[in-house]
Amino acid sequence: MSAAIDVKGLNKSFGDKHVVRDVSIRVEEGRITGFLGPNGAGKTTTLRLLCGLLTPDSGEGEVLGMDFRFQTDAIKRQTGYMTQRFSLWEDMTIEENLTFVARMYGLDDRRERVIAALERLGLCDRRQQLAGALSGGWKQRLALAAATLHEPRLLLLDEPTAGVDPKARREFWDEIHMLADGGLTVLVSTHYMDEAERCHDIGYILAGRLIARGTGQEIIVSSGLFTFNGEGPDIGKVAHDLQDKPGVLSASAFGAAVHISGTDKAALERAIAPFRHEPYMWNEVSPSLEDVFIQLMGQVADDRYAA
Ligand SMILES: Nc1ncnc2c1ncn2[C@@H]1O[C@H](COP(=O)(O)OP(=O)(O)OP(=O)(O)O)[C@@H](O)[C@H]1O
Repeated sequence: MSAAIDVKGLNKSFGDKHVVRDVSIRVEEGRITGFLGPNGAGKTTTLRLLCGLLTPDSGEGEVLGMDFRFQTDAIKRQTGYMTQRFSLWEDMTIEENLTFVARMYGLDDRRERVIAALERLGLCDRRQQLAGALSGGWKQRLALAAATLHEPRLLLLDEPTAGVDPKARREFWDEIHMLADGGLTVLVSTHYMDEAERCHDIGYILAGRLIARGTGQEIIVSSGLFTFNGEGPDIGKVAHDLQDKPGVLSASAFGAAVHISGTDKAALERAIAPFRHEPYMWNEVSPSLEDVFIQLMGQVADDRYAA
């Protein structure tokens, strides 16, 4: 499989703020890669560097087989980009928005393309509605239609479903998978764990560094994390008591259960020992991606990742 993105040693500073630090990333064609990381970690900046919207301070490599530093116009023409905030025209109808975008890209067969996009995304019945009157989910669908109208080879999505309800998010992701099945490469930043799980692979960015990369399962395995699940009475209080125990990286209540994680299994067992009696029940379980990301986020205190 060939790489849609193969970039090494990417750096970017804004003033004295070093926002992207030595990021090297390879993404195969047709893959959906999720970018995760805390607010301000550098996800948006990395996306913008890769598609030529920002100029890197250093770094080399190719995006869509072109030099990502010097062939930015050609890369942009083959890239779709959806920003965090709805950036189309609220006082124009859905159809007018798409027609306008088609004109901006100088596309031929404009009418056919707009109709095809309306049909594909289930927007036909709403074509005369003003974009500003749409719900969050429909706005995102329209933004996706606009970002893919010129049939890009690379699609960059910056938190595309923030504030969108679960059903609309699911439909949005079904569409993303359809597009990837057709060969489109997708990079998507998100804070949602269910969306991370829907990506083919994931990159976790912390303080500008790409500190974990791989499929969800690979990231879980390489974390070296152990997790115990406990059930019993007053689980919220148990979670609270466990939080400060040595070796406990996270302890949270999930419904009637508590989830406790750390890299030192013996320390976890010592922490839960006072609760290892009837009616409590404890099992070792596989860590979730969320457990791993919380552990990774904790590394912000580590000097290696300090800004
Ligand atoms: N044009 C800019 N000028 C100065 N600082 C900037 C600029 N763009 C981003 N930053 C800073 O760079 C850092 C990384 O921002 P970025 O938007 O890439 O993070 P992010 O991981 O996408 O965050 P979020 O999840 O909140 O969207 C932040 O501290 C931000 O304030």
